[in-house]
Amino acid sequence: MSITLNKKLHGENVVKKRVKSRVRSKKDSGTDQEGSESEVSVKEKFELVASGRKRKRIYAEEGVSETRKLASKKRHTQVKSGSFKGRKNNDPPRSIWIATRSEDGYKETGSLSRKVKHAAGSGEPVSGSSKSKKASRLDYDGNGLLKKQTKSKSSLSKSVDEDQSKYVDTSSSSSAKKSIRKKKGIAHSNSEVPDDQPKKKKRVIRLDPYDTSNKRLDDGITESTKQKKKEVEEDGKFSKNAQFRAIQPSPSILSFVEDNLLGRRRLIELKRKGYNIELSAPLDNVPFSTSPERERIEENIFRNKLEFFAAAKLSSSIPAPDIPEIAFAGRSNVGKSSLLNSLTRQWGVARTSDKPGLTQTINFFKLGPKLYLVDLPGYGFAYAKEEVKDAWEELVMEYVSTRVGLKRVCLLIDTKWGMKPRDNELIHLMERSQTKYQIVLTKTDLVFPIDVARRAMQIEESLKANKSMVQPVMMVSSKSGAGIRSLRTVLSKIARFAKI
Ligand SMILES: Nc1nc2c(ncn2[C@@H]2O[C@H](COP(=O)(O)OP(=O)(O)OP(=O)(O)O)[C@@H](O)[C@H]2O)c(=O)[nH]1
Ligand SMILES: [Mg+2]
Repeated sequence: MSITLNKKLHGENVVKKRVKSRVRSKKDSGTDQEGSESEVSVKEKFELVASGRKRKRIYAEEGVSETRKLASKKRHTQVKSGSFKGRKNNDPPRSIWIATRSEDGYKETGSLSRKVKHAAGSGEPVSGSSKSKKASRLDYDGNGLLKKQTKSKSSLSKSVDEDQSKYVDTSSSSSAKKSIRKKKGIAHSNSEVPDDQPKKKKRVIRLDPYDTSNKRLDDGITESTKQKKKEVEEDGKFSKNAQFRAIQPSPSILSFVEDNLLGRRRLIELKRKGYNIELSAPLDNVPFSTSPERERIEENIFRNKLEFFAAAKLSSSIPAPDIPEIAFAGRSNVGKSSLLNSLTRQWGVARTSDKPGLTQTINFFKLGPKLYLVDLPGYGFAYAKEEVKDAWEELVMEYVSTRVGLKRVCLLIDTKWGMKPRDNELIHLMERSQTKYQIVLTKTDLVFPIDVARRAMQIEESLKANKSMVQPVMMVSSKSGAGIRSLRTVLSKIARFAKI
């Protein structure tokens, strides 16, 4: 076997060398070599064709050799007759690759394709070479040579591929394709259905039949809700929220809320109204002011510097009353100290914190020669011991009910939460002691404007019988500055006319 293979390889090499030498000699001499075709036997050609890459060269060679025979015959006759003058346009080209593009060459490739198919199909003749034949016939039109060449090549490759595929297993592949298509079709048809109608996952709640807690809980809930419903129906009562939402504020309160831009507002709204939102408490500034500095306060008394004067932990340590006082009372964290700063526009003089219970002493701040602003400790929830808190409350009660120079108590109420029992206790005390007090709703920027108005209306209605209470209910926000000017106006009147 090895000997025969070696012989074959040797034969191939010999053929290659001969072809190369023939091309070289043609280039060099340019003379005709008639009968050289006989040197390459038909068998060797087929072996070369079977070897793949050499196939094309052989077609060309084959085409050239046969056309060359005709051309050489012509030239012989021309030489003999003395009319030969060299190569003409119609003569076959000397180069192999150019020869494939010639019309004659195509004629031959068409015939050769059949031979190739013989070789590719392991010797079996193939009947499906009509395409290449048609292509070769079309070549005689003389148009689009290259196009047709590719056509013939593609037809060749197609036919070879077809043959190979035939020899592999045509029946099984086609059936397999069909089955795959069928499967795909089924899958596609299946996939379309859920696309249109997305599947809804059903939540299955499995109850443990032996677990009695679920049953008891469910029974309890249903019974309690039913009971509550019955109670509400019988009594005709509404929830606190529903009652609050049912409040209809008076037109004066509504207009006050709108004029002072009270309640939660969008910054864009404040901007449109001309307020500089870059400043702290922007609504306490003059609109459309180009000055980056805070505008001067209209009330003279509040232009004074706010100075810490005294802090009293016990009633004995409270300073003697010499000038009028305005005190700020309310629950812890309601915003007493913040309001002091906001009214005077002197941030940080009275210390503030988000933790309830920061102010634990009665703090006296002097605002000019004629007025004290008094920051009281808060009551209600605070981060302090119960005994300490009781001591504050007692001190506050004593101060509010007995202080001579106290001209007004601003009772601060958080707008969101409204009045609490401790607030009412202080109100009762002030009513008894005939101390003048005014309700000031704080942190209005945290609720809707309508709720600010509702809260004001609610408090006014509930306290309208109280004699010591000064109307109207004031509404402010130390953060946005809303309502601060109005409160300043009210308080400055007290300071102006108050005498001890
Ligand atoms: N959003 C908003 N927050 C405010 C306003 N006023 C005060 N606060 C905040 O509320 C918190 C408590 O403010 P304070 O002024 O310390 O309250 P306080 O009543 O003095 O509290 P105590 O001294 O503990 O009694 C702080 O974090 C303030 O920033 C307001 O008008 N709007
Ligand atoms: Mg405080």
